[in-house]
Amino acid sequence: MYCLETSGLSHQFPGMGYALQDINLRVPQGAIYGFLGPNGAGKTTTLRLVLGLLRKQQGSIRFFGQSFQQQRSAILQKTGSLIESPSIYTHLTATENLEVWRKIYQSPKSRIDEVLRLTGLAHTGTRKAGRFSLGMKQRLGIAIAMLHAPSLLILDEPTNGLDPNGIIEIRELLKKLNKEQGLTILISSHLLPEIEKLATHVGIINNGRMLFQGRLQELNSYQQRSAMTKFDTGDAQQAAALLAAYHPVIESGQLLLPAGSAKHTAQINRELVQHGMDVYGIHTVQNDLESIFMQLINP
Ligand SMILES: Nc1ncnc2c1ncn2[C@@H]1O[C@H](COP(=O)(O)OP(=O)(O)OP(=O)(O)O)[C@@H](O)[C@H]1O
Repeated sequence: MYCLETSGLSHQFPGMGYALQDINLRVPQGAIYGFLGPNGAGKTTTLRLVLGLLRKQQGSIRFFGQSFQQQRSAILQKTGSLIESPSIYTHLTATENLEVWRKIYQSPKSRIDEVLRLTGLAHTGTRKAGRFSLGMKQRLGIAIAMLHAPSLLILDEPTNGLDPNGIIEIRELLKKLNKEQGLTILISSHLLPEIEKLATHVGIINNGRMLFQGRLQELNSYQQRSAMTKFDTGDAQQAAALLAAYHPVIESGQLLLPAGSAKHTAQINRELVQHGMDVYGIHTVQNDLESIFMQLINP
């Protein structure tokens, strides 16, 4: 079962084209789902729609197998979210902030210490939230989102503006919540390296359309499939003509062929040498995930 599933979700803001078109989000239970896309791709709009913060126009939204439209309040009781900046009272401590929200959520008092511990804020004592670092404020936002013990957490770019240390802290926190608390996490980001280090599943969105969705390994195997072998020869044009059957490409004067087995590479090398060509080097050029991401969003 999917924790969150949308079908044909589309959205249009007044006076502009579709901000989202046919988004079929599938967030499996227990996953850390990285929702990845450049600025303006439609991540926040999608997350606001699924949480009912924007009025849905087209498509359907289901959480835990239930229709959001019909079971909204039961679903929101099981879902925590942090969209854009956390709502924090800067003149209150972490505990006092949590107390405000605890009353709204009607969570047990003991939950405050639990979420403070989980988010690494137990030591903040009488310090006012206004004096917290940005990373601590984000963690307090996550603590608030966790107060009612949700089973799904939806976070919109929680590491935006954080320094590398703050990014690592949030990443480690989310991994811990996923592993130890069994929390399913949907996190949006425009930074692939961040998602790569954290997510089990990835959805890539650009210009309001989903370009890829699947396990992180599938994206990795896509990466392996697109690997090339580069042959350094004296004459790339001549080598390309000779190896036409292998679908060569010439890039910046270099001969590239789709990567194959070691035997396959040896065979190509032999053919070049047998035809009197000098081979100075053979290298595998693996597209990193960054370039795959760029290829997907700029085909
Ligand atoms: N309230 C609004 N009114 C009109 N257009 C909007 C509104 N909110 C978002 N948009 C437009 O919808 C598109 C998607 O924006 P959205 O904020 O969802 O993208 P995003 O992927 O979250 O990007 P970012 O990381 O910059 O927030 C953009 O073209 C944006 O300008």
